Amino acid sequence: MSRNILFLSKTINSNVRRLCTTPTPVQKAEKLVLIDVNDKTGYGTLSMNRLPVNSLNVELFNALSDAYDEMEKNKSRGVILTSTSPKIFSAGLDINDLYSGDSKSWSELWDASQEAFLKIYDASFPSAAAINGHAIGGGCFFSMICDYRAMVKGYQIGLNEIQVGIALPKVLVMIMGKLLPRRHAEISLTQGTLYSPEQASKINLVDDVVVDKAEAIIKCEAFLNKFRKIPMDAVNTTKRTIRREEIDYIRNNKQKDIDDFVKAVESVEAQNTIKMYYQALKNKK
Ligand SMILES: CC/C=C\C/C=C\C/C=C\CC/C=C/CC(=O)SCCNC(=O)CCNC(=O)[C@H](O)C(C)(C)COP(=O)(O)OP(=O)(O)OC[C@H]1O[C@@H](n2cnc3c(N)ncnc32)[C@H](O)[C@@H]1OP(=O)(O)O
Repeated sequence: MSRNILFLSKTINSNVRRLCTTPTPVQKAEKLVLIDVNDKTGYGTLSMNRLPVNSLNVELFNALSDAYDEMEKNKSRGVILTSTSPKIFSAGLDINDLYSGDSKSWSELWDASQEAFLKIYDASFPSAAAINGHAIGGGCFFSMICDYRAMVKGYQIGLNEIQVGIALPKVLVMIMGKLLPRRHAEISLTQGTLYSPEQASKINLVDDVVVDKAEAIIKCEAFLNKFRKIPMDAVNTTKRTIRREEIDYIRNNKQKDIDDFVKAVESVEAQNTIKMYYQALKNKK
């Protein structure tokens, strides 16, 4: 049994239930991303709010895109990306969607993820991730595309897609390859390693390890403050030069990237692994 599945070592029985039920009106009314703008600093705190684990689906991706649009419109000076959950930043792509979808729904999922990716990665203001809990798969990736990461001790972070049977999408490989030293990127991507914050800080996956969410927010604010005396046009031009390869890849190959993702998810091997992974998650408790 893989390390990640061992990591999922309690039992859960309600994923099947989840597939068969519709959300209650209360869940429907909840905003998927809460926005709180600090009038003094001008920073917006965006809290993912798709409980229990902030698994990423079309609606959450769209809510993130909308929140970034709002920040752009209001000429935000910076964003702190975090979560309302007490112990999970984001558990990555919604496994229910990977398990029960079809090529149309997977295309829509990836399309929405590309939009959210571009909004964050190409924003005209810096983003700092206050990683207040586990950040796995897509959750880790969304913290990686911020400009800074502070992570609370006691949780795990990593791109474990390979464990779920999905070949790593190109942009994830490109960005991990740039963030981590080459050897660590290779091992991490091909083995789907999950790291403690202390391990992650040694390989550049997180910048600071903190004791709680409050300290993570303080660190994020301190990072954003560093840009206050630098003209943002100069920062953005420089940042876009650094990030151009990934941004251009998605902008110029949007449909191919969607097709690659759908192909990777719909393969018999991936579907079998997703099914096994899903069952392991379900049988945890
Ligand atoms: C251009 C590209 C741009 C952008 C791309 C962006 C994003 C995409 C990134 C990558 C794409 C490539 C493919 C990615 C695949 C994935 O991301 S697969 C998901 C990977 N994630 C995981 O493996 C995490 C699995 N979950 C866990 O390990 C644990 O649940 C966790 C440690 C998070 C929390 O543990 P614990 O606190 O004990 O809670 P439970 O395990 O009991 O979970 C609570 C309920 O939540 C359900 N759940 C957990 N994870 C997911 C999930 N990912 N999707 C859906 N549901 C999930 C779990 O079943 C429990 O449900 P229940 O209460 O029983 O109903």
